[in-house]
Amino acid sequence: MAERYDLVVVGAGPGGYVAAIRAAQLGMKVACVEKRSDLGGTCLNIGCIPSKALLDSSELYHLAKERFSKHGIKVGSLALDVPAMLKRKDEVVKGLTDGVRYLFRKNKIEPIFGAAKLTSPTTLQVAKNEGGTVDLEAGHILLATGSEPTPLPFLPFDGKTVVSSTEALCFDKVPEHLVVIGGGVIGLELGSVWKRLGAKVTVIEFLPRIVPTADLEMGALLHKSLVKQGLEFHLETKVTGAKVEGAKATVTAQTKDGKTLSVPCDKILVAVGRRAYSEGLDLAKAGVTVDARTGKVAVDGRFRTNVPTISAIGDLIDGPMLAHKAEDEGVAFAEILAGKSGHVDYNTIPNVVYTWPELASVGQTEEQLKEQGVGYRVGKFPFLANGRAKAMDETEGLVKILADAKTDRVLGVHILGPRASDLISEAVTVMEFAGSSEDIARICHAHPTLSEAVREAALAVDKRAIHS
Ligand SMILES: Cc1cc2nc3c(=O)[nH]c(=O)nc-3n(C[C@H](O)[C@H](O)[C@H](O)COP(=O)(O)OP(=O)(O)OC[C@H]3O[C@@H](n4cnc5c(N)ncnc54)[C@H](O)[C@@H]3O)c2cc1C
Ligand SMILES: NC(=O)c1ccc[n+]([C@@H]2O[C@H](COP(=O)([O-])OP(=O)(O)OC[C@H]3O[C@@H](n4cnc5c(N)ncnc54)[C@H](O)[C@@H]3O)[C@@H](O)[C@H]2O)c1
Repeated sequence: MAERYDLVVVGAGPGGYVAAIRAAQLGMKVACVEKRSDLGGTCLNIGCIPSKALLDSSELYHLAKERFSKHGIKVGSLALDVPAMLKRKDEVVKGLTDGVRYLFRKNKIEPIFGAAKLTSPTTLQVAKNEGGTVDLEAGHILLATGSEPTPLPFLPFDGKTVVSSTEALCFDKVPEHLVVIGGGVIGLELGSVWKRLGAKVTVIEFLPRIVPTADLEMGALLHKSLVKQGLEFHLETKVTGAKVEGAKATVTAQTKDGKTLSVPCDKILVAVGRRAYSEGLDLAKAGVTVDARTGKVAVDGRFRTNVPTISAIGDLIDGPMLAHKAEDEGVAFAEILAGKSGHVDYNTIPNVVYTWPELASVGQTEEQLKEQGVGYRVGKFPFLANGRAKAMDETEGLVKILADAKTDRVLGVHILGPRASDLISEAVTVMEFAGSSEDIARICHAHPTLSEAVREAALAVDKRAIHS
């Protein structure tokens, strides 16, 4: 007989595991099926966490090599131990994935390790990793199976020379020349890691700009900074093919003026986006409709698919493919299922590119406001004029605030600078409370902190910044 649960979650990424925990907190009997051997999904195992561990390690190496001397610190001869760096990254990942196991135990959630497929709108079969199958029956099923890297049709991943982010998090030595196809967030973050560790890095981007969805001015500033750091860019350039011979490869591409570019390298990171993942779920068996082009599962405002007993969240559905978006959807879904009023405010989901300087943003870009014909005022403040940034020797970048011309309501905030990822939270909070730039300007900010640059940018909206 099939074991019966109030909720069966498929996928233990930040969407699935958070939904499972919230549902258990609300009194439901919950199982979570995961086909990896660890919990935490893409984010904890091969995404957010290992990439940030390597970004932090490589930044420390870069600081020791290039910047410590300015602070009066001499380090003698500096050496890089890539295996030790990878081991630390793996330990960080293990600590966090084990942490999710602990949270499951604490909340009495049953983890089931294996691949799930739907057998009806309320039943599933799991092919267990340890062998054999188990049948499950659920009052409700939540699909949180995430996404996978998109390959280029003419350049399939081989896992060695032509790789996705998963393998680029594990190179056992620094590549001589890493070609990155795609100047989006993965390309820039992992390109930065290997550049800082000594690789030559060439980014080939199809569009005329990197990070295409970012505020144009801020994206251009990040581009300039990365060029200064030694990354090479070919924009408006279309990769047409690659020849792989053993551990060497040559990427060919066509520039916008029709010239052929030929780039010899030893690794090719294809980072041209991710696509929703529902392979093997047998969605058709339960009657769940999928968008044939995007692979995404369509849901209503309450995360329900076209089948009332089946819901979906995270990378598998529409919206930004971000861990915190998936988590918030997980909580909202569980609360709605429990009869509460769960809600996600899609206008205030922050977005961060963890390069150095970091690029963080929330809300509208200047280009979006222009396109919508919304009147706005801009306030900017450079980190060069911020005391703490000077003390840190981290003066690159600026804070840019866009406020409604009539009401002063904050419509968008974009920060390029040190720890922009942490600074953006203040902007998210103010926007969540429908606050104005004057609200930010009136809040007392500790001195000396980087956050004072946010206040000064808010003052600058009204042309009354104090320190610039
Ligand atoms: C290199 C990289 C860096 C990233 N960095 C960030 C970052 O810094 N910040 C950020 O917000 N986002 C980041 N992301 C994106 C983030 O990882 C995703 O948005 C997030 O993981 C989506 O969560 P999810 O729960 O929807 O799916 P996932 O995390 O993808 O989890 C889905 C899980 O479902 C499992 N699964 C799939 N099918 C089945 C099945 N049939 N049966 C059982 N289990 C199944 C999979 O094994 C997987 O573990 C990064 C992504 C990558 C690749
Ligand atoms: N810090 C973070 O939050 C973080 C980090 C990593 C990944 N992610 C998530 O993972 C997703 C996937 O990341 P990604 O970097 O692969 O995608 P992306 O959408 O961020 O960037 C892809 C880039 O590739 C370019 N491109 C597309 N086709 C191309 C081609 N044929 N040739 C050259 N360039 C091409 C696009 O114009 C774009 O600039 C992101 O959308 C994001 O949601 C988030």
